[in-house]
Amino acid sequence: MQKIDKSILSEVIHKRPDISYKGNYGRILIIAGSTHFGGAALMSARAAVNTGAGLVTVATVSEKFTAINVDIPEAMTIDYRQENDLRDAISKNNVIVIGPGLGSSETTFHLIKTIIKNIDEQIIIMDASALTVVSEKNINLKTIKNLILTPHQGEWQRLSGLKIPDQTTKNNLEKINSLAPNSLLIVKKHLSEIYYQEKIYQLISGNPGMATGGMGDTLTGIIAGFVGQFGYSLKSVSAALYLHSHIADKIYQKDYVVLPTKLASKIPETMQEFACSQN
Ligand SMILES: NC(=O)C1=CN([C@@H]2O[C@H](COP(=O)(O)OP(=O)(O)OC[C@H]3O[C@@H](n4cnc5c(N)ncnc54)[C@H](OP(=O)(O)O)[C@@H]3O)[C@@H](O)[C@H]2O)[C@@H](O)CC1
Ligand SMILES: Nc1ncnc2c1ncn2[C@@H]1O[C@H](COP(=O)(O)OP(=O)(O)O)[C@@H](O)[C@H]1O
Ligand SMILES: [Mg+2]
Repeated sequence: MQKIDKSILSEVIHKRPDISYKGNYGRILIIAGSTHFGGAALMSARAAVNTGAGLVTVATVSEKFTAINVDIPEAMTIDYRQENDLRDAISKNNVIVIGPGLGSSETTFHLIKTIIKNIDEQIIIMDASALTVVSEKNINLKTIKNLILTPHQGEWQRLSGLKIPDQTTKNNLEKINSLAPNSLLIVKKHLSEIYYQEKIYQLISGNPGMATGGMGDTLTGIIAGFVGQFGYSLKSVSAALYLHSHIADKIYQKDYVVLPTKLASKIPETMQEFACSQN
Protein backbone atom coordinates (compact mmCIF):
# COMPACT_ATOMS: atom_id res chain seq x y z
CA MET A 1 0.00 0.00 0.00
CA GLN A 2 1.55 3.28 -1.12
CA LYS A 3 1.31 6.36 1.11
CA ILE A 4 0.26 9.69 -0.39
CA ASP A 5 2.56 12.53 0.61
CA LYS A 6 2.96 16.24 -0.13
CA SER A 7 4.98 15.66 -3.32
CA ILE A 8 1.76 14.63 -5.08
CA LEU A 9 0.56 18.26 -5.07
CA SER A 10 3.40 19.76 -7.10
CA GLU A 11 3.34 16.67 -9.34
CA VAL A 12 -0.31 17.22 -10.27
CA ILE A 13 -1.05 20.95 -9.94
CA HIS A 14 0.28 22.74 -13.05
CA LYS A 15 1.02 26.37 -13.59
CA ARG A 16 -1.54 27.66 -16.05
CA PRO A 17 -0.32 28.42 -19.58
CA ASP A 18 -0.79 32.07 -20.57
CA ILE A 19 -2.71 31.12 -23.69
CA SER A 20 -5.72 29.42 -22.16
CA TYR A 21 -9.37 30.11 -21.30
CA LYS A 22 -12.09 28.74 -19.04
CA GLY A 23 -12.93 25.98 -21.55
CA ASN A 24 -9.51 24.44 -20.87
CA TYR A 25 -10.18 23.92 -17.18
CA GLY A 26 -13.11 21.55 -17.06
CA ARG A 27 -16.87 21.80 -17.38
CA ILE A 28 -18.44 20.38 -14.23
CA LEU A 29 -22.07 19.46 -13.65
CA ILE A 30 -23.01 18.89 -9.99
CA ILE A 31 -26.36 17.14 -9.55
CA ALA A 32 -27.04 17.74 -5.88
CA GLY A 33 -29.28 19.17 -3.18
CA SER A 34 -32.95 18.83 -2.29
CA THR A 35 -35.41 20.60 -0.01
CA HIS A 36 -33.63 19.59 3.22
CA PHE A 37 -30.04 19.31 1.98
CA GLY A 38 -29.31 22.53 0.10
CA GLY A 39 -25.96 22.98 1.84
CA ALA A 40 -24.46 19.84 0.33
CA ALA A 41 -24.93 21.23 -3.20
CA LEU A 42 -23.49 24.58 -2.15
CA MET A 43 -20.43 23.09 -0.49
CA SER A 44 -19.62 20.79 -3.43
CA ALA A 45 -20.03 23.59 -5.93
CA ARG A 46 -18.00 26.09 -3.90
CA ALA A 47 -15.14 23.58 -3.63
CA ALA A 48 -15.19 22.84 -7.38
CA VAL A 49 -15.19 26.56 -8.27
CA ASN A 50 -12.34 27.25 -5.83
CA THR A 51 -10.09 24.54 -7.33
CA GLY A 52 -10.24 26.48 -10.60
CA ALA A 53 -12.85 24.49 -12.53
CA GLY A 54 -13.56 26.50 -15.70
CA LEU A 55 -17.34 26.28 -15.65
CA VAL A 56 -19.56 24.84 -12.91
CA THR A 57 -23.28 24.15 -13.24
CA VAL A 58 -25.40 23.02 -10.30
CA ALA A 59 -28.46 20.91 -11.14
CA THR A 60 -30.76 21.18 -8.14
CA VAL A 61 -34.32 22.04 -7.07
CA SER A 62 -35.31 25.51 -8.27
CA GLU A 63 -36.11 26.72 -4.73
CA LYS A 64 -32.33 26.65 -4.05
CA PHE A 65 -31.32 28.75 -7.07
CA THR A 66 -31.27 32.06 -5.17
CA ALA A 67 -29.13 30.67 -2.36
CA ILE A 68 -26.63 29.28 -4.87
CA ASN A 69 -26.58 32.42 -7.03
CA VAL A 70 -25.98 34.63 -4.00
CA ASP A 71 -23.33 32.45 -2.39
CA ILE A 72 -21.57 31.23 -5.55
CA PRO A 73 -22.23 33.68 -8.40
CA GLU A 74 -19.55 31.86 -10.43
CA ALA A 75 -21.84 28.81 -10.74
CA MET A 76 -24.81 28.37 -13.08
CA THR A 77 -28.03 26.63 -12.06
CA ILE A 78 -30.51 24.29 -13.74
CA ASP A 79 -33.49 22.34 -12.39
CA TYR A 80 -32.81 18.58 -12.42
CA ARG A 81 -36.53 17.92 -12.76
CA GLN A 82 -36.49 19.51 -16.22
CA GLU A 83 -35.52 16.43 -18.23
CA ASN A 84 -34.43 18.28 -21.40
CA ASP A 85 -32.26 20.77 -19.51
CA LEU A 86 -30.63 17.94 -17.61
CA ARG A 87 -29.89 15.88 -20.73
CA ASP A 88 -28.47 18.94 -22.42
CA ALA A 89 -26.21 19.65 -19.42
CA ILE A 90 -25.04 16.01 -19.27
CA SER A 91 -23.89 16.18 -22.88
CA LYS A 92 -22.12 19.56 -22.47
CA ASN A 93 -20.10 18.77 -19.34
CA ASN A 94 -17.07 16.53 -19.06
CA VAL A 95 -17.30 15.83 -15.31
CA ILE A 96 -20.58 14.92 -13.63
CA VAL A 97 -21.00 14.72 -9.86
CA ILE A 98 -24.15 13.06 -8.57
CA GLY A 99 -25.29 12.57 -5.00
CA PRO A 100 -24.53 15.19 -2.36
CA GLY A 101 -27.75 16.07 -0.57
CA LEU A 102 -30.09 14.43 -3.09
CA GLY A 103 -31.75 12.16 -0.51
CA SER A 104 -32.55 8.54 -1.26
CA SER A 105 -35.69 9.00 -3.31
CA GLU A 106 -37.21 7.81 -6.57
CA THR A 107 -36.00 11.14 -8.03
CA THR A 108 -32.40 10.17 -7.26
CA PHE A 109 -32.97 6.76 -8.87
CA HIS A 110 -34.36 8.46 -11.98
CA LEU A 111 -31.41 10.89 -12.13
CA ILE A 112 -28.88 8.03 -11.98
CA LYS A 113 -30.69 6.18 -14.77
CA THR A 114 -30.74 9.36 -16.89
CA ILE A 115 -26.99 9.75 -16.47
CA ILE A 116 -26.21 6.13 -17.30
CA LYS A 117 -28.38 6.36 -20.44
CA ASN A 118 -26.91 9.64 -21.71
CA ILE A 119 -23.18 9.58 -20.98
CA ASP A 120 -20.33 8.80 -23.26
CA GLU A 121 -16.74 9.54 -22.11
CA GLN A 122 -17.66 11.83 -19.19
CA ILE A 123 -16.11 11.28 -15.76
CA ILE A 124 -18.82 10.37 -13.25
CA ILE A 125 -18.33 10.96 -9.52
CA MET A 126 -20.89 9.19 -7.35
CA ASP A 127 -21.22 10.28 -3.73
CA ALA A 128 -23.63 10.24 -0.79
CA SER A 129 -27.30 9.59 -1.71
CA ALA A 130 -26.36 8.34 -5.18
CA LEU A 131 -24.33 5.55 -3.53
CA THR A 132 -27.19 4.70 -1.19
CA VAL A 133 -29.63 4.42 -4.10
CA VAL A 134 -27.17 2.38 -6.18
CA SER A 135 -27.05 -0.08 -3.24
CA GLU A 136 -30.83 -0.08 -2.65
CA LYS A 137 -31.72 -0.55 -6.33
CA ASN A 138 -28.79 -2.79 -7.14
CA ILE A 139 -27.77 -0.60 -10.10
CA ASN A 140 -25.14 -2.05 -12.44
CA LEU A 141 -22.12 0.29 -12.53
CA LYS A 142 -20.04 -1.74 -14.96
CA THR A 143 -21.13 0.20 -18.05
CA ILE A 144 -19.71 3.52 -16.76
CA LYS A 145 -16.26 4.03 -18.30
CA ASN A 146 -14.72 6.70 -16.05
CA LEU A 147 -16.25 6.24 -12.63
CA ILE A 148 -15.17 7.53 -9.20
CA LEU A 149 -16.97 6.32 -6.06
CA THR A 150 -16.52 8.24 -2.79
CA PRO A 151 -18.30 6.35 0.02
CA HIS A 152 -17.71 6.82 3.72
CA GLN A 153 -17.53 3.55 5.61
CA GLY A 154 -21.32 3.42 6.16
CA GLU A 155 -22.02 3.96 2.47
CA TRP A 156 -19.34 1.43 1.52
CA GLN A 157 -20.96 -1.10 3.88
CA ARG A 158 -24.25 -0.67 2.01
CA LEU A 159 -22.61 -0.86 -1.38
CA SER A 160 -20.24 -3.74 -0.75
CA GLY A 161 -22.09 -5.69 1.92
CA LEU A 162 -18.88 -5.60 4.00
CA LYS A 163 -19.41 -4.68 7.66
CA ILE A 164 -16.95 -1.99 8.84
CA PRO A 165 -14.61 -4.41 10.73
CA ASP A 166 -14.48 -6.54 7.57
CA GLN A 167 -13.45 -3.62 5.34
CA THR A 168 -9.86 -4.80 4.99
CA THR A 169 -7.80 -3.75 1.99
CA LYS A 170 -8.00 -7.28 0.59
CA ASN A 171 -11.79 -7.46 0.91
CA ASN A 172 -12.30 -3.91 -0.43
CA LEU A 173 -10.19 -4.61 -3.49
CA GLU A 174 -12.03 -7.83 -4.20
CA LYS A 175 -15.43 -6.11 -3.87
CA ILE A 176 -14.66 -3.12 -6.08
CA ASN A 177 -13.22 -5.43 -8.71
CA SER A 178 -16.52 -7.27 -8.86
CA LEU A 179 -18.83 -4.21 -8.54
CA ALA A 180 -17.08 -1.80 -10.91
CA PRO A 181 -13.69 -2.95 -12.20
CA ASN A 182 -11.58 -0.03 -13.53
CA SER A 183 -13.39 2.49 -11.35
CA LEU A 184 -11.59 4.54 -8.72
CA LEU A 185 -12.86 3.85 -5.21
CA ILE A 186 -12.17 6.11 -2.23
CA VAL A 187 -13.14 4.67 1.15
CA LYS A 188 -13.37 7.77 3.36
CA LYS A 189 -12.40 7.50 7.02
CA HIS A 190 -9.47 8.43 9.25
CA LEU A 191 -6.58 7.68 6.83
CA SER A 192 -8.75 7.22 3.73
CA GLU A 193 -7.83 4.64 1.09
CA ILE A 194 -7.97 4.78 -2.70
CA TYR A 195 -8.39 1.64 -4.80
CA TYR A 196 -7.68 1.59 -8.52
CA GLN A 197 -7.30 -1.65 -10.41
CA GLU A 198 -4.75 -3.56 -8.32
CA LYS A 199 -3.26 -0.46 -6.67
CA ILE A 200 -4.01 0.83 -3.18
CA TYR A 201 -2.97 4.27 -1.94
CA GLN A 202 -3.44 5.59 1.57
CA LEU A 203 -3.70 9.11 2.92
CA ILE A 204 -1.50 9.74 5.95
CA SER A 205 -2.97 13.13 6.83
CA GLY A 206 -6.32 14.35 8.15
CA ASN A 207 -7.74 14.88 11.64
CA PRO A 208 -10.89 14.44 13.75
CA GLY A 209 -11.73 18.14 13.37
CA MET A 210 -12.89 17.04 9.90
CA ALA A 211 -15.70 14.94 11.38
CA THR A 212 -18.42 17.45 10.55
CA GLY A 213 -21.30 17.55 8.04
CA GLY A 214 -20.28 18.82 4.61
CA MET A 215 -16.64 17.71 4.76
CA GLY A 216 -17.25 14.92 2.22
CA ASP A 217 -19.40 17.16 -0.01
CA THR A 218 -16.44 19.55 -0.13
CA LEU A 219 -14.04 16.72 -1.02
CA THR A 220 -16.30 15.66 -3.89
CA GLY A 221 -16.16 19.18 -5.35
CA ILE A 222 -12.36 19.23 -5.06
CA ILE A 223 -12.08 15.86 -6.82
CA ALA A 224 -14.36 17.14 -9.61
CA GLY A 225 -12.22 20.25 -10.06
CA PHE A 226 -9.03 18.17 -10.15
CA VAL A 227 -10.14 15.53 -12.65
CA GLY A 228 -11.70 18.31 -14.78
CA GLN A 229 -8.34 20.09 -15.01
CA PHE A 230 -5.71 17.40 -14.54
CA GLY A 231 -7.48 14.32 -15.96
CA TYR A 232 -8.98 11.08 -14.66
CA SER A 233 -6.16 9.30 -12.88
CA LEU A 234 -5.10 7.83 -9.58
CA LYS A 235 -2.65 10.73 -9.22
CA SER A 236 -5.25 13.48 -9.75
CA VAL A 237 -7.58 11.91 -7.22
CA SER A 238 -4.76 11.32 -4.72
CA ALA A 239 -3.76 14.99 -5.03
CA ALA A 240 -7.36 16.10 -4.46
CA LEU A 241 -7.55 14.00 -1.29
CA TYR A 242 -4.21 15.24 -0.08
CA LEU A 243 -5.08 18.91 -0.67
CA HIS A 244 -8.35 18.47 1.30
CA SER A 245 -6.66 16.98 4.37
CA HIS A 246 -3.56 19.18 4.09
CA ILE A 247 -5.67 22.34 4.37
CA ALA A 248 -7.74 20.69 7.12
CA ASP A 249 -4.59 19.90 9.13
CA LYS A 250 -3.45 23.53 8.88
CA ILE A 251 -6.82 24.82 10.09
CA TYR A 252 -6.90 22.24 12.91
CA GLN A 253 -3.70 23.64 14.40
CA LYS A 254 -5.78 26.62 15.55
CA ASP A 255 -9.45 25.66 15.22
CA TYR A 256 -11.29 23.00 17.25
CA VAL A 257 -13.42 22.05 14.25
CA VAL A 258 -12.51 22.31 10.57
CA LEU A 259 -15.41 24.11 8.92
CA PRO A 260 -15.89 22.97 5.31
CA THR A 261 -16.56 26.56 4.18
CA LYS A 262 -13.28 27.72 5.74
CA LEU A 263 -11.41 24.83 4.12
CA ALA A 264 -12.86 25.71 0.70
CA SER A 265 -11.87 29.37 1.06
CA LYS A 266 -8.20 28.36 1.38
CA ILE A 267 -8.08 26.18 -1.76
CA PRO A 268 -6.94 28.82 -4.34
CA GLU A 269 -3.99 30.13 -2.30
CA THR A 270 -2.85 26.61 -1.35
CA MET A 271 -2.98 25.42 -4.97
CA GLN A 272 -1.00 28.45 -6.13
CA GLU A 273 1.66 27.73 -3.51
CA PHE A 274 2.19 24.23 -4.97
CA ALA A 275 1.91 25.34 -8.61
CA CYS A 276 4.63 27.92 -7.97
CA SER A 277 6.91 25.39 -6.25
CA GLN A 278 7.33 23.51 -9.58
CA ASN A 279 10.66 23.75 -11.38
N1 LIG B 1 -25.59 20.47 4.91
C1 LIG B 1 -26.04 19.49 4.12
O1 LIG B 1 -26.86 19.70 3.22
C2 LIG B 1 -25.53 18.11 4.34
C3 LIG B 1 -26.10 17.07 3.64
N2 LIG B 1 -25.66 15.81 3.75
C4 LIG B 1 -26.34 14.80 2.93
O2 LIG B 1 -27.13 13.98 3.74
C5 LIG B 1 -27.41 12.78 3.06
C6 LIG B 1 -27.16 11.62 3.99
O3 LIG B 1 -25.74 11.42 4.18
P1 LIG B 1 -25.11 10.94 5.56
O4 LIG B 1 -23.73 10.54 5.27
O5 LIG B 1 -25.27 11.99 6.57
O6 LIG B 1 -26.05 9.79 6.05
P2 LIG B 1 -26.36 8.30 5.60
O7 LIG B 1 -26.35 8.06 4.14
O8 LIG B 1 -27.59 7.92 6.28
O9 LIG B 1 -25.12 7.48 6.21
C7 LIG B 1 -24.95 7.44 7.54
C8 LIG B 1 -25.07 5.98 8.01
O10 LIG B 1 -23.82 5.37 7.86
C9 LIG B 1 -23.26 5.05 9.13
N3 LIG B 1 -21.83 5.33 9.14
C10 LIG B 1 -20.86 4.43 9.36
N4 LIG B 1 -19.68 4.96 9.20
C11 LIG B 1 -19.85 6.23 8.90
C12 LIG B 1 -18.96 7.28 8.60
N5 LIG B 1 -17.64 7.11 8.60
N6 LIG B 1 -19.46 8.49 8.29
C13 LIG B 1 -20.81 8.68 8.27
N7 LIG B 1 -21.71 7.69 8.55
C14 LIG B 1 -21.22 6.49 8.85
C15 LIG B 1 -24.07 5.88 10.12
O11 LIG B 1 -24.03 5.23 11.35
P3 LIG B 1 -24.57 5.96 12.72
O12 LIG B 1 -24.06 7.38 12.68
O13 LIG B 1 -26.05 5.89 12.63
O14 LIG B 1 -23.96 5.14 13.78
C16 LIG B 1 -25.43 5.91 9.46
O15 LIG B 1 -26.11 4.69 9.67
C17 LIG B 1 -26.46 12.74 1.84
O16 LIG B 1 -27.16 13.12 0.67
C18 LIG B 1 -25.47 13.81 2.20
O17 LIG B 1 -24.86 14.40 1.06
C19 LIG B 1 -24.46 15.48 4.49
O18 LIG B 1 -23.42 15.53 3.55
C20 LIG B 1 -24.26 16.43 5.66
C21 LIG B 1 -24.39 17.88 5.28
N1 LIG C 1 -11.53 11.41 12.24
C1 LIG C 1 -11.24 11.77 10.98
N2 LIG C 1 -9.94 11.77 10.55
C2 LIG C 1 -9.65 12.11 9.28
N3 LIG C 1 -10.57 12.43 8.34
C3 LIG C 1 -11.85 12.43 8.71
C4 LIG C 1 -12.25 12.10 10.03
N4 LIG C 1 -13.61 12.19 10.10
C5 LIG C 1 -14.02 12.55 8.87
N5 LIG C 1 -12.98 12.69 8.03
C6 LIG C 1 -13.03 13.03 6.60
O1 LIG C 1 -14.12 13.93 6.36
C7 LIG C 1 -14.86 13.53 5.21
C8 LIG C 1 -16.28 13.12 5.65
O2 LIG C 1 -17.02 12.73 4.53
P1 LIG C 1 -18.58 12.42 4.64
O3 LIG C 1 -18.85 11.52 5.77
O4 LIG C 1 -19.02 12.00 3.28
O5 LIG C 1 -19.15 13.89 4.98
P2 LIG C 1 -20.47 14.64 4.52
O6 LIG C 1 -21.34 13.67 3.78
O7 LIG C 1 -21.11 15.11 5.80
O8 LIG C 1 -20.07 15.77 3.65
C9 LIG C 1 -14.06 12.39 4.57
O9 LIG C 1 -13.13 12.88 3.65
C10 LIG C 1 -13.34 11.79 5.78
O10 LIG C 1 -12.16 11.10 5.43
MG1 LIG D 1 -20.91 12.29 2.38
